[in-house]
Amino acid sequence: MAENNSGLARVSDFGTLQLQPALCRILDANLDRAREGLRIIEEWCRFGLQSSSLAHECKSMRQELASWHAPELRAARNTPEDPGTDLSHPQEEERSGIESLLQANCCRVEEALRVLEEYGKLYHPDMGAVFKQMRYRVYTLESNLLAYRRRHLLDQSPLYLVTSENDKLFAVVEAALEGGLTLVQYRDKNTDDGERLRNAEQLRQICHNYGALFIMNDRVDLALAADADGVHLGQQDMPIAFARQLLGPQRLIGRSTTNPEEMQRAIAEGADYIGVGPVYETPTKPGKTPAGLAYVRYASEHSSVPWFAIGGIDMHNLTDVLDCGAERVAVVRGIMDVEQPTLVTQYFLSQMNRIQTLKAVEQRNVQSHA
Ligand SMILES: Cc1ncc(COP(=O)(O)OP(=O)(O)O)c(N)n1
Ligand SMILES: Cc1nc(C(=O)O)sc1CCOP(=O)(O)O
Ligand SMILES: [Mg+2]
Repeated sequence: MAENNSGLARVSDFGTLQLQPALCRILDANLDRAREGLRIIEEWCRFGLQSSSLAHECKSMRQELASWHAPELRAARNTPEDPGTDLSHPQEEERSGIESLLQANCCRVEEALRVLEEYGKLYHPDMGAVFKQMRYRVYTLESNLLAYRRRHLLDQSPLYLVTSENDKLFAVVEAALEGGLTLVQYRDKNTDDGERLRNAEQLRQICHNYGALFIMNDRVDLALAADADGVHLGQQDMPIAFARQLLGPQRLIGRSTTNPEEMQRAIAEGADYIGVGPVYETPTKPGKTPAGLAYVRYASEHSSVPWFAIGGIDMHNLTDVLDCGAERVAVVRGIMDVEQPTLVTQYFLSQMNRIQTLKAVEQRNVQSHA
């Protein structure tokens, strides 16, 4: 605090301008606004994402803001006569999920910093540059936050729904999200691009309303156009390096693999997750030779990125796949073609959770007897 305040100069020192109460109020209000917004973001970084580096970055900016909050600025506050205290936008009253809450607060901090940058120039010779630099730090924080959140959510998703062409596409996806699903891929091979993009945008919105990730199958261009969280690429699709150039570091890239060599290559190329399959023969991918449970076992011992067993998995064979070490599965018919997608999703998730808990207990017992 002393460091910045020691350099404080009266506006009148620089020329004819007076240190007006209005200027002090603007600075006071925006220092508060920026700190409050950062605090809201920090809480999520700390308790939601459990990222000490992101939480630390928020805290460091809050402390820097506090050091500029001189007593004379606080003294200028006049809340009862401020006509802006009961102005609120309807969007402030409703947030569709964490995503929009974080985005709104990043925006709020960036706006406040921009105000501090402009009006601060009338108050202190360093203030403009300091808050400009801080605004860029917030832009970086915002994109790191999004990237971190996507990878965190991916990591926390045991079940992946890959859609099929279905008259009730939106209703089925929403029903599965109701059941706790957090990861959806839009897979559609026959619809024209315009309709596919409209479907993708609607699915992305539905997924984000539930705090779930939305991935586009095959097409990097449509993933970008629909603002998807990522893309899923098969061995015949675009190379990962090109997709990364187009999508940037924040979006997720998944890759299908059928054998150890494809797995190692996908990981080396920077895939965020991989598909492991087909585990069983499946009419959804006719003619594709199953890789079988042996490849699931291989993945459980060798994959350093999240991986999803896929192909012919349903409620009846789920435990066989989990017993071979799978912690995540992807399904098409297993959810798209059932009568009660919500219940089936809940069943998948509870079975996976139950088996993971059993495995953890077993591991703890082995460790305590070693
Ligand atoms: C999670 C997941 N794994 C594998 C695939 C298959 O992708 P690909 O080999 O490109 O085949 P298509 O799905 O495009 O027919 C997937 N989509 N998702
Ligand atoms: C889309 C897809 N990819 C596979 C792979 O092995 O890469 S298997 C598959 C289809 C999975 O469908 P279902 O759950 O209906 O069997
Ligand atoms: Mg593909």
